[in-house]
Amino acid sequence: MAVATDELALHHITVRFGGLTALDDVSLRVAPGKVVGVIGPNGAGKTTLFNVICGFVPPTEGTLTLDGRDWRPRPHHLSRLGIARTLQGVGQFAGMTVLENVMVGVRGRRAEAEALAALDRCGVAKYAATYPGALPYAIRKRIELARALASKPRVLMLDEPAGGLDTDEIRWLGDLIKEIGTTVLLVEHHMDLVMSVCDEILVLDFGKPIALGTPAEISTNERVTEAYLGTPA
Ligand SMILES: Nc1ncnc2c1ncn2[C@@H]1O[C@H](COP(=O)(O)OP(=O)(O)OP(=O)(O)O)[C@@H](O)[C@H]1O
Repeated sequence: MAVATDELALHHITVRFGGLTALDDVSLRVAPGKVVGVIGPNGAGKTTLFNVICGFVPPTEGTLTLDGRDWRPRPHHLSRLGIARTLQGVGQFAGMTVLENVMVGVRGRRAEAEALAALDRCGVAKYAATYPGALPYAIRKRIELARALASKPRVLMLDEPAGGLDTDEIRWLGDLIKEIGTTVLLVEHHMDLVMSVCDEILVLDFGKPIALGTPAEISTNERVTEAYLGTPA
């Protein structure tokens, strides 16, 4: 029987910043189409893990593979490889319209149509001709998501997409993530969202992987409870 290849995998990744170990022997295999969450207390290494995958931070030790082949990520190759990332904030160019902002990540003659379709999918097409600066934060978060979706990525990396959103917006976001059908890596503090959308969750604590499993397994894991509450479960 053929063994499915992991789309993206980290193998024993360690990152040190001087004397600080931000990631300590982290391995993760992400299968195509799965939604994989990365959680952990502040400073656990979640953003560093994203930065390793994006090529912003080179691992001190360990390797990555893409479709089973050795892979050395470079930020300027991500788009060509079909990997898109949203930012924690809303990071849009103030001097460009919403549509122009979303078109930044899309190439080809159909760029405008793809950008409009992504805005529509995120429920914000009516703001296409608006400048983003004056728009409410939740709308700008949706535009940021549309920007990432417009390039039709095969791997979508979401960095705290629920930050600053209210309950209704988070519910909308959860439905969207479940419908996307693409591989998703999700760094998020909002536990209800993580538990409701993820197939698998990696838990980091001070850079160490302390648990990896389904939401049901993670929610009953004593080491996870201890890391979050600071006391034995
Ligand atoms: N470029 C850097 N230089 C030095 N230390 C860094 C650098 N980037 C991150 N760190 C440190 O590495 C550790 C992990 O940081 P990281 O931002 O990855 O954590 P995080 O889990 O994303 O935290 P948060 O939930 O607060 O965003 C922290 O102690 C942080 O201060």
